[in-house]
Amino acid sequence: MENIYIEFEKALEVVLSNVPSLPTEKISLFDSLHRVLAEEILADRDNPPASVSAMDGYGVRFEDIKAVPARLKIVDDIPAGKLSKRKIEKGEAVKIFTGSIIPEGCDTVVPVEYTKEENDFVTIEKNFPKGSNIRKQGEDYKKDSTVLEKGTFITPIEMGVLASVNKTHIKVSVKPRVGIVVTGNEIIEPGEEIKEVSMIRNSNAYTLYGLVKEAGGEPVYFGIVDDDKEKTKKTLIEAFEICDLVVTSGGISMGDYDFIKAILPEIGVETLFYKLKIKPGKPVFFGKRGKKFIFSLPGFPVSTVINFYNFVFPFIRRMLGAQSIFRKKVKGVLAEEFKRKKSNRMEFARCKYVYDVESGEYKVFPLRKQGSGILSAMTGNVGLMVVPIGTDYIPTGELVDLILIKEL
Ligand SMILES: Nc1nc2c(c(=O)[nH]1)N[C@H]1C(S)=C(S)[C@@H](COP(=O)(O)OP(=O)(O)OC[C@H]3O[C@@H](n4cnc5c(N)ncnc54)[C@H](O)[C@@H]3O)O[C@H]1N2
Ligand code: MOO
Repeated sequence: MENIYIEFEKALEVVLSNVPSLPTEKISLFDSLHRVLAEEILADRDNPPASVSAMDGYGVRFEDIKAVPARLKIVDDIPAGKLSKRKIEKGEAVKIFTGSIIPEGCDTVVPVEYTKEENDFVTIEKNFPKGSNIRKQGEDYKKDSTVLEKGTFITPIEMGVLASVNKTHIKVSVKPRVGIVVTGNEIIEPGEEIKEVSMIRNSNAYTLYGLVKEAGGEPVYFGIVDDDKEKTKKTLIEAFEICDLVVTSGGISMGDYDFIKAILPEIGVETLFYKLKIKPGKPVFFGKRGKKFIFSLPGFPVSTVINFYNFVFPFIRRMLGAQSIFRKKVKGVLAEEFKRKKSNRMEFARCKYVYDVESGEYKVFPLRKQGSGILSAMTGNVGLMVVPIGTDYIPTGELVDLILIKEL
C-alpha cells in the first residue's frame, strides 16, 4: 500500500498546534541559566538612578570651559557612592569619579587627562561639548518600564539584568521531563564489550540527552530496549507515566523488527502524523496519549538529530513558553553547486559554513557525506541548507536558507 506522506510545513503546524503548557515555579537567580521567564520583568528604578559621570575627571559648567585654558576652583570631591551637597557656581569645578552622581549646576565632565590640578584649582585644557561624559538618568531604562518580556530565554546577560532590577528570585516554566527510549537489538552502550561486528554503539541516547537539555527540558533516560514487543511496551508506558514527553529512537521504519509504530496504538497512542516528505528523517512519528506526547524518530543518528531540531526542539521551547522556538535561520551564499538525484522530499542538507565579515555573508559548502548514518561529518560549524521539494540543482552563488543548528 502506498503511504501518504505529509509535507514539512504541515507536520510542523500539527506539532505546534498540539503543544501543552507547563506549570511555573519560583527559582533563585543563581539557577536561572537557560530557563524561560514566565513573568514580565519591570525596572524597580531608573538606570542610571541619577545622572552620573562616565569618566574620572572634573565636573564643570559648560559655560565656564567655552574658552580654554580655563582655571576653575575645586569646591568638592565626589567619590562614587558619595553625594555632593554643594551646587557648583560660576568659576567652580568638582573632582568627580566614574559612577559618581553629577552635582547640581554641573553639566559637563572633563576627563582628568585634559586637566592640570594645582593647589585647589584645576586648569581645563580642552573644551568638550555640553553634556559630555555624563550618563543621563534613566538612559538605560526608566522605572516601571519592561526590561525583560515573558518568554525570554535566560542567558548570562539576562541574569545580570535581573540582578540589576533586584530580582533575586524569578518565575520560570517548570522544565518538561522528556523520556528517552532507545530501541534496537544491535545497540550497546559505550563502555560495553563489542562481541559481534554487528553491534553498534548507542550514540542516539547521548545526542538526545544533550538535545533535550539544550532545548530546556529535563532528560530521563530509560536505556536500550531490545526489539521485544512486551518489554518495549512496558518501558514506554513507564516513560509516559513519569514524563511529559517521550522521544524514541529506531524501529520506526518498514523492517520486520521495526515494531514501534505497531505497538503505539496498542498502548493507547493516537497518531498525529507518520512519515514525512523530508530527507533525512522520513519515518518520523508524532502521537498523543492522553495529555502526553511522543516523537518516534528514526534510528539513523543524523536523522535523529535533524528531526529533533525540526520538531522536538520547537515543541519543547513552545511548551516552556519561549518567545523564540526555532534555531536561527539565515540566508547564505552557496559556495559550491548542489545536486541531487530525486527531488520528491524537502532536504535538510548538511553544510559547513563560514561567516565572511567583509561581505557580511554566510558562505555555504555542502558536505560530500550526506548519509543519514554519518554523524561524525556533523561536528564543527555545520548547518542545514533547506532544499525545497522540486529542486534537484542549486548553482554556485545562489542564496539559500541555512539553519544554524549549533551555536558555536
Ligand atoms: N524498506 C524500507 N526500508 C527503510 C525505509 C523505507 O522507507 N523502506 N526507510 C529508511 C529510512 S529513510 C530510515 S531513516 C531508516 C529508519 O529506520 P528505523 O527508524 O527503523 O531505524 P533502525 O532500523 O532501528 O536503525 C537505523 C540505523 O541506525 C542505527 N541506529 C539505531 N539506533 C541507534 C542508536 N541508538 N545509536 C546509533 N545508531 C543507531 C542502526 O544500527 C541502523 O544502522 O529506515 C530505512 N529503511
Ligand atoms: O529518512 Mo532516512 O533518514 O533519509 O535515511
